[in-house]
Amino acid sequence: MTRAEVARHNTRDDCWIIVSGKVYEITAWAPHHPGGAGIARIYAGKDATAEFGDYHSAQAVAHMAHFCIGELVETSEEAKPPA
Ligand code: HEM
Repeated sequence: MTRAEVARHNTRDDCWIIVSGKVYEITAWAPHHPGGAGIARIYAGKDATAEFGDYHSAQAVAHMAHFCIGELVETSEEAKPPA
């Protein structure tokens, strides 16, 4: 999946996030997030790698594996600055 594809899942009812090159579908679980339900609103469709790394335990990382739906593919098209 590409960043553009993930970016389409950017609502509370359809929420994907990217952390460290992997894509997570957290729609159903986001309201139960110990760090707050707000993550769905703030990070839906986005890359939260930097923020995620600041807070989480090994246990949180293990839990997260349940939500992984695929790997991010970086395309050269998206790496280019917008025309
Ligand atoms: C699938 C993704 C995520 C999972 C499975 C997850 C899981 C967890 C868990 C289990 C905790 C409790 C503390 C711990 O065990 O480390 C936690 C805390 C926290 N999470 Fe997440 N998290 C996810 C994504 C995010 C994202 C994207 C952010 C964005 C900033 C975030 C921000 C926080 C914060 C701020 C806390 C600390 C809350 C506190 O100490 O009161 N989390 N998360």
